[in-house]
Amino acid sequence: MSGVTEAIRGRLVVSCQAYPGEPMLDPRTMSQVAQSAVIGGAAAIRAKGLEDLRAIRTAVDVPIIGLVKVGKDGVYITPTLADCVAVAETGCEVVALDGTRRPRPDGLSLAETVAGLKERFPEVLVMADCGSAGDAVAAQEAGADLIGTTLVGYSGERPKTDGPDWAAIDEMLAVADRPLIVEGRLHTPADAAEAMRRGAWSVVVGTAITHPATITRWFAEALPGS
Ligand SMILES: CC(=O)N[C@H](C=O)[C@@H](O)[C@H](O)[C@H](O)COP(=O)(O)O
Repeated sequence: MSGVTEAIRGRLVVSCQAYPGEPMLDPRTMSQVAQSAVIGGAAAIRAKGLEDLRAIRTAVDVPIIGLVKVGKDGVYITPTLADCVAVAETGCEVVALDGTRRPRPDGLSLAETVAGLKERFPEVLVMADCGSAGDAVAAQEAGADLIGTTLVGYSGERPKTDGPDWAAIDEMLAVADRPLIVEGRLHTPADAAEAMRRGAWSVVVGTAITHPATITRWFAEALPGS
């Protein structure tokens, strides 16, 4: 078991991401958000984009789960081997990539992508962002070190539930033979604790901690008459 895997066991990982066109899409801002998350108790940071990753690397000492997003449809989370290598070059301990069974844009299989990355960066761990238990089984066979529930509700296999899709999470936990990280629509501390109670290795929370526009909308829309 790697030191990074042990370091996140039972702990909170905070995803610090801003999206195209948003005011917080700025490496300095994201590194300040990441630093704040570490002060609050994050055991690791998940972040996207090479510039943000480089800035966050210099700002925090905790492990970083890095990714790039290429577009927003289909296979868009670190879709190609070249993307994986570019993310690893920023110094991330973990590279997160699309871990679904969908065809990848560079024509490589997930197993070839994992092997190609590990050939260049043997120490780097691979987190496979999956959308279902079927994906999780395939990602394990492909050599992923960590399985994420990140793409449940986004890959077309499962409907997108308002909160965590506990049925899918339980199915994935049942087939997992390595650390399963619950990520995606954990909106409250109680959700995060419930994921751990069900058997998650660790939890990743993004929007509910680091996306003020969405959090503000939750409050604004909760007011009577809105
Ligand atoms: C589906 C997809 O592209 N998820 C992305 C993966 O990195 C991020 O946009 C999410 O914010 C992250 O997964 C954390 O989830 P939530 O923000 O729901 O806590």
